[in-house]
Amino acid sequence: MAERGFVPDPLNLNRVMPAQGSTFYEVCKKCSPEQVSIIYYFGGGHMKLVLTIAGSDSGGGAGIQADLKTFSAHGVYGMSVITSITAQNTMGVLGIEDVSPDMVYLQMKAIFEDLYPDAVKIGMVSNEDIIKMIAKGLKDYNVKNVVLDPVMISKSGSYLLKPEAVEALKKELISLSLVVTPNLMEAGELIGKEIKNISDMKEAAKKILDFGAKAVIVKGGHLTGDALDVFYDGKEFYEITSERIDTKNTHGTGCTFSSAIAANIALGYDLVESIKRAKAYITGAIKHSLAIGHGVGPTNHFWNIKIREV
Ligand SMILES: Nc1ncnc2c1ncn2[C@@H]1O[C@H](COP(=O)(O)OP(=O)(O)O)[C@@H](O)[C@H]1O
Ligand SMILES: Cc1ncc(COP(=O)(O)OP(=O)(O)O)c(N)n1
Repeated sequence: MAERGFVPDPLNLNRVMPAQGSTFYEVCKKCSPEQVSIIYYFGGGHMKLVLTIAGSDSGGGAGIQADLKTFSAHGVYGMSVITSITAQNTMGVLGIEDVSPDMVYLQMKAIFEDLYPDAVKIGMVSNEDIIKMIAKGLKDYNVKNVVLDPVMISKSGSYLLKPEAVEALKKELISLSLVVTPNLMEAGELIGKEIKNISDMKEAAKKILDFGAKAVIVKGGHLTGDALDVFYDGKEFYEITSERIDTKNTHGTGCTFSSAIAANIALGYDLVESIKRAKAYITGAIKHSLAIGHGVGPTNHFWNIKIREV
């Protein structure tokens, strides 16, 4: 039975599509993460808009490419401001070329003066001048709902943020963010202390909140045991946990997680619910990750959408 305003998928896939001309748009709230869970709205004007400000990963597993795939997998309209171009694959980063700060601002202007986003994710920001320009753009256009992933070093060990720009990231961007999503190493860099366990993660979340963010989630992807992340909003700590999946193919996990948070915020979920939904999404994307390339393969952004099987 089709839900009101929806018709069965004409390709006979295990998903539901909106009836032509329907004004209803929703991502399925009843579906478990293991189910095919996206309902697409193809009518005009009601799609939520989400922007990523980040670097390009030529290999498609992280950065802008991962973010846009994640947005599509959530049924939101994705847009991008590219800060830096990386020549990158599953084995590593071959080179990095930064976009000029003026061009970063111009991309922001183009978007904010026409396609104002419902949420913004920030990833690789590379250097101090770009960081300052992004902060200016966020202030000039009064941007809210910012999810800041303070990307510093790739899994393959390349600096994606110049070490001398960490202070600028702290000073300029954290206070403009709704939530900051550091991994263990990034949280450690931000507070100047190595993070080794849950108690350190809680301490780091508190200190990063003091830099001006409204909330912080310290990701425990690089610990052992369950994949446990610590969320703090100044009032309460939440431990958000999933099973740890035994795979080497985890390229782009942080990018994908933060983009999924932004997509869920745009869809209207509150922050805690957005994080829980993003956690379910990244867990599935890792569980179904792709053994492609010769190194650390990417997560599977479309694991929850049934595509025609041939
Ligand atoms: N092997 C894994 N199994 C399950 N979840 C994981 C695994 N690795 C990372 N995660 C989860 O993926 C998200 C991204 O975390 P992490 O990999 O630490 O980020 P980053 O890519 O920034 O280093 C977090 O929710 C983390 O708990
Ligand atoms: C262009 C670009 N941006 C960010 C990253 C880091 O992404 P992350 O999700 O932390 O994944 P890993 O690099 O740790 O696999 C990147 N690599 N490239």
